[in-house]
Amino acid sequence: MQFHTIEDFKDKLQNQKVFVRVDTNTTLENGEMPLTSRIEQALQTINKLTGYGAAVVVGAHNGRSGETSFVSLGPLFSMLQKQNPSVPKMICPGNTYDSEYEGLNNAARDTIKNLQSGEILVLENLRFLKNETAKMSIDDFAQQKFVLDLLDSGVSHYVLDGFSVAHRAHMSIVGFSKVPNMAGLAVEKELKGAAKIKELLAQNQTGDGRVTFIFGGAKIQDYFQLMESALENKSVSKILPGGLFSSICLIINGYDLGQPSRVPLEKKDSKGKSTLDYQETLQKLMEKHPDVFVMPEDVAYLIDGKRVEYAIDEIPQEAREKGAVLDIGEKTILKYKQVLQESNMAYWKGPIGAFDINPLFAKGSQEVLQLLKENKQIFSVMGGGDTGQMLSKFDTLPSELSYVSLSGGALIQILAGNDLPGIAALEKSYKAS
Ligand SMILES: Nc1ncnc2c1ncn2[C@@H]1O[C@H](COP(=O)(O)OP(=O)(O)OP(=O)(O)O)[C@@H](O)[C@H]1O
Ligand SMILES: O=C(O)[C@H](O)COP(=O)(O)O
Repeated sequence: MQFHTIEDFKDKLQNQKVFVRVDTNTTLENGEMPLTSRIEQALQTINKLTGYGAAVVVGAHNGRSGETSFVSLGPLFSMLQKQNPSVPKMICPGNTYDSEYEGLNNAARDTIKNLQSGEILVLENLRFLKNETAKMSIDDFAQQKFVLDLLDSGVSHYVLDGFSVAHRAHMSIVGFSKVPNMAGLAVEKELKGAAKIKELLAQNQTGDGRVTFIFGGAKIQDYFQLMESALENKSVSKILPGGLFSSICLIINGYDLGQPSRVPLEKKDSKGKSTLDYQETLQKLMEKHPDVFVMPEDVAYLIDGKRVEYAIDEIPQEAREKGAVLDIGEKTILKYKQVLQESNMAYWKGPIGAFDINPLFAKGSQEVLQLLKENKQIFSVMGGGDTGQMLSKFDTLPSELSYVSLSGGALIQILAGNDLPGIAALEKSYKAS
């Protein structure tokens, strides 16, 4: 994998205008944008660029059209500004786009033209643009008004910093083929982390290691590509289900958890698919690899504001009707911990229980996290956009684990052996230089 880094261009960036695509995408907390590790990471790359004398235009997105997180980036700008009081001038001219949302408006164009070394302009949410997420070839993206407007305003270099969005072939990720592309600090760091994880997955294939995946949270669709490839090439030994993934595994094994537990499984995502839609695919994988999937033995229900645990074959009808499964139970926690003690690597994505709905359901995640913090023989990896917030809720520093990735889907895809469009664009630019 060969691409340019910012260091390669450090002597050429003085007074140059650089467009940097960061990924600060986050779930809002009570309607507000929290200060996240992704924002702190993006700031490091921005500071490096201004440190080399560049004028920096920052592009980011938040949410997807139709979601509550699909908001203006004014709050991001305020946070960057607050975190970076030494910046001589940081500008956020409100909406930076034209009335058709195809390119920049006059104010934004003029601001970029006049942007001086060390100054920073933060663009509005890139996904407000009509063609940011359109299905288009790389060459067509390079002709879009937004890209041309930036180049006409003097942007001479492009930096991809948002590794966590590099799996999307979007305009701001792959559309800047006309100028030199560089990897930002987040891309460099995450690729190193991914390479270490891949090394450990390869050791599992040869029987020299023992890799465990812990898959929790609500977005189970993210797991399939990696599960399929890792099960096929034997790079995973055990899969510990948590979150909605554990509920669907139990349903596949014939357990009736009750209607309230099925409600989140029936909820459709932005592609119109629910967790239950993956039942058949998952069932096939579980039947083919029964020794890999470790089944929960007990579950924790939320009933009348309390945490009540039941063995999976002893769930009373009343609990099924009145409550919902929000965590794994004590026996399962012990079982999972035993599996982890025998592992040399654990890759964990998504909380095991719904700790954010009710702190009583933090137990599964908290105990697994504690073990990973204590047992330094296990190379412990956590990934996901909201992982940073989960860790801070559990008073854990990223340094207490072996590697904390800021990426969810992008890391999964790279571990599944897929090329990421954003990284491919960096490589193409390197070859062309
Ligand atoms: N047993 C459960 N039942 C219902 N919801 C659950 C359960 N366990 C976890 N959750 C919910 O899963 C959500 C987090 O899942 P998600 O897939 O978004 O995780 P993530 O790793 O933060 O993902 P990403 O970083 O890709 O956004 C939380 O809102 C939590 O309440
Ligand atoms: O948060 C993320 O995982 C990235 O920003 C990608 O977001 P997306 O899944 O909405 O494309």
